[in-house]
Amino acid sequence: MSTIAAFYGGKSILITGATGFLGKVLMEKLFRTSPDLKVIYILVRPKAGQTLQQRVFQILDSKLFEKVKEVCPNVHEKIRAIYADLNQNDFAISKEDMQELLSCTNIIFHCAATVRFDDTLRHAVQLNVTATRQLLLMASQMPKLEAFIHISTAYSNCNLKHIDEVIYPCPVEPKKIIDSLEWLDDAIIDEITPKLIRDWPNIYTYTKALGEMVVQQESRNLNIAIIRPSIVGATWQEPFPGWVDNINGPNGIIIATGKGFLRAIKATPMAVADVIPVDTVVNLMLAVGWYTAVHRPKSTLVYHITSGNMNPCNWHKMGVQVLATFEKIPFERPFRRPNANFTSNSFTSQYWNAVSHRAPAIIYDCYLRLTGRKPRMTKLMNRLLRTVSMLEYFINRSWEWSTYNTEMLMSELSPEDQRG
Ligand SMILES: CCCCCCCCCCCCCCCCCCCC(=O)SCCNC(=O)CCNC(=O)[C@H](O)C(C)(C)COP(=O)(O)OP(=O)(O)OC[C@H]1O[C@@H](n2cnc3c(N)ncnc32)[C@H](O)[C@@H]1OP(=O)(O)O
Ligand SMILES: NC(=O)C1=CN([C@@H]2O[C@H](COP(=O)(O)OP(=O)(O)OC[C@H]3O[C@@H](n4cnc5c(N)ncnc54)[C@H](OP(=O)(O)O)[C@@H]3O)[C@@H](O)[C@H]2O)C=CC1
Repeated sequence: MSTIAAFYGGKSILITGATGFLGKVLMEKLFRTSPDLKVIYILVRPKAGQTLQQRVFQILDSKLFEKVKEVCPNVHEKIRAIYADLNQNDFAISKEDMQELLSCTNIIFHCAATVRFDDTLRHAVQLNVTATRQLLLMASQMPKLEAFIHISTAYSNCNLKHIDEVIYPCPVEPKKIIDSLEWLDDAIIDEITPKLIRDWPNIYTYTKALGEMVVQQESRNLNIAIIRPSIVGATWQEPFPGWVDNINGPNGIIIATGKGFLRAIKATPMAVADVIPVDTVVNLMLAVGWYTAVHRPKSTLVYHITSGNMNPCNWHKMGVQVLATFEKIPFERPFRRPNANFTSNSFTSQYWNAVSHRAPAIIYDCYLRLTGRKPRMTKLMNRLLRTVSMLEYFINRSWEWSTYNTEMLMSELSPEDQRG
């Protein structure tokens, strides 16, 4: 067993966001490589009519956890779903559950967040800032806590071209924003948001930056690390290649391309496509948890997990690969044959949006009406184009992220752990 896997043996681990994309892969890796861990506490809320238990069973019964069942047959006994809603200031956790969390937790992985680019400032601050603050307060009351690992994003300071592994100050103190949101009404918040977020492209990246400042300000005597992944894509190797369960980031765009909905996207073809496989991110998270607990660095270290300076790719190459893949393995019943291009300027992009996206959608909806069916293509196309417009900021720029801390950590690992 590797040093890192052995470290998690017997540990009580708290994961927030365990029902999310990153959280599921983290849980799977822990159960598969450290089956003798004591317990994984997950903060879960009921969703889409499912109870906590139903959500947990659905996750454990999924293809992602097939290997876990072989090496950890009693996985159901080692996972403890605790009702929590991070929208509530005290997470609405029961007294008994809170007592157990405070007295038993050894490691915290804080993955929960709202990752929506179009969330309201109030909701994003509640989840990405206030909830982080609340969790840090809980952590400061955990006598057995060895490490608190906060998951941020490599884009939390995307208003800078070169980003170091440091926590950058935000223009406004998080506490001031939290206090203001308590009495400002939504209309005023909507009005001041563009001025507040300044040169951040959206509320998501802005509130992730605020969350990092809160980690720095409220770290007390905690042993904390921050991890900043870039664009997290499907699994590369573990537990099997190509697993993804959402339409965020590139996933939705790739699907839309494969279905023939998307024919043109405004991007800078040679800009760095900094996509990192989710299993690679999770490997670093576990390594950081181990290093932080065992070596106890004197300050909060920030780790970038990005591909740009280790294995650079660009959007042109990614586009070629995506189209080649759909040539080999096409979707069933695509809307059109996949054939997409990057456009470089706004006028061309608007032209192709009209000619290749909106017009065909309108024609197809007329056909649906004529054949007695409900029109749906125009609505879908509008949603897709809105999504693309929100992602354009990130595919028309490149960033440089220093990775000194991540490289330092890699050098501390055994050869087995370096292989992940
Ligand atoms: C020329 C060849 C091209 C080939 C392709 C090349 C690749 C191009 C790649 C593009 C690059 C993208 C760069 C991303 C950069 C991200 C940088 C930051 C990274 C991070 O730190 S976090 C990343 C995660 N966040 C995001 O990606 C954005 C999150 N998404 C959003 O904010 C919203 O989706 C968005 C964009 C505002 C659109 O919202 P909306 O229109 O409301 O759509 P919904 O998201 O609500 O969903 C629509 C529809 O889909 C269903 N849905 C939503 N989520 C899921 C899911 N996880 N699984 C399955 N289904 C989902 C949802 O229920 C909706 O259906 P309804 O029936 O309910 O309407
Ligand atoms: N995906 C990416 O490309 C990247 C992600 N990250 C960061 O990684 C982390 C995880 O992201 P990802 O897994 O993609 O996000 P997901 O949206 O897949 O998961 C978000 C998680 O947070 C939970 N959550 C949200 N709101 C609440 C709430 N009110 N109460 C309790 N739980 C809640 C969700 O629970 P529920 O299932 O109930 O909604 C879910 O488990 C985030 O911090 C994100 O910023 C960083 C860089 C890139």
